Amino acid sequence: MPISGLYAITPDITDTHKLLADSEAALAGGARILQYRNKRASAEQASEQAAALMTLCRRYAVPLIINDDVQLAIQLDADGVHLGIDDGDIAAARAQLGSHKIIGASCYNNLALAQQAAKLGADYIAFGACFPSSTKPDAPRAEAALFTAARELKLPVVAIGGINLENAHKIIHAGADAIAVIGALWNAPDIATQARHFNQLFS
Ligand SMILES: Cc1ncc(COP(=O)(O)OP(=O)(O)O)c(N)n1
Ligand SMILES: Cc1ncsc1CCOP(=O)(O)O
Ligand SMILES: [Mg+2]
Repeated sequence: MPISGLYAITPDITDTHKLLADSEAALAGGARILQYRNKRASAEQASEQAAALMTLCRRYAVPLIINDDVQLAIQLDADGVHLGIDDGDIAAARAQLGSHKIIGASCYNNLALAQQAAKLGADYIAFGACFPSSTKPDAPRAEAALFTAARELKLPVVAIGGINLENAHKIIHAGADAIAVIGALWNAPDIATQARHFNQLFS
């Protein structure tokens, strides 16, 4: 199952050199999945940054997931896409991407949404924010018990939102297969070491 361990999500970086250097550090530290998420990039910059990350991820044999944008994922032959409730239909994305690509679905704090996403063919579901997130302060809060309840879906479950080295164990213990991290990974003084520490929580 490719969706487990540390799921690194890129921050809104304009400097592509820094994005690549920091992403390489995260991959060298053992991040198991990388998501390209840049809410501030133009379409042109997003295409250029995601293409560069594709080359990097191929070198590390790590899947690259594109946030929000099915067309960009198709254009790059990326490994998959992550869709929130306003990012388009899961079934339509599946029809466009084919059966071999990964589709992740945000389910916030809502088990019914996760059941529906599973029926529509999502490959993993994500709940969060698990803890207060400075990246997305208005994200709804998901309780740890949701991760235990979601085991019934028999799909990998990703936790997101405010996760750091101190609180991650609570959510992993509750049943999360992977933890998606932005701030506590990319703001660390040594990203590779930080990634290693996150991954060690799963062993
Ligand atoms: C792994 C993962 N989980 C949740 C999200 C959030 O998606 P969404 O709700 O669409 O919000 P934005 O990321 O688009 O702001 C995610 N990107 N990845
Ligand atoms: C995209 C997203 N969705 C819910 S919380 C969040 C932000 C996660 O970033 P951080 O790990 O910095 O809290
Ligand atoms: Mg989205």
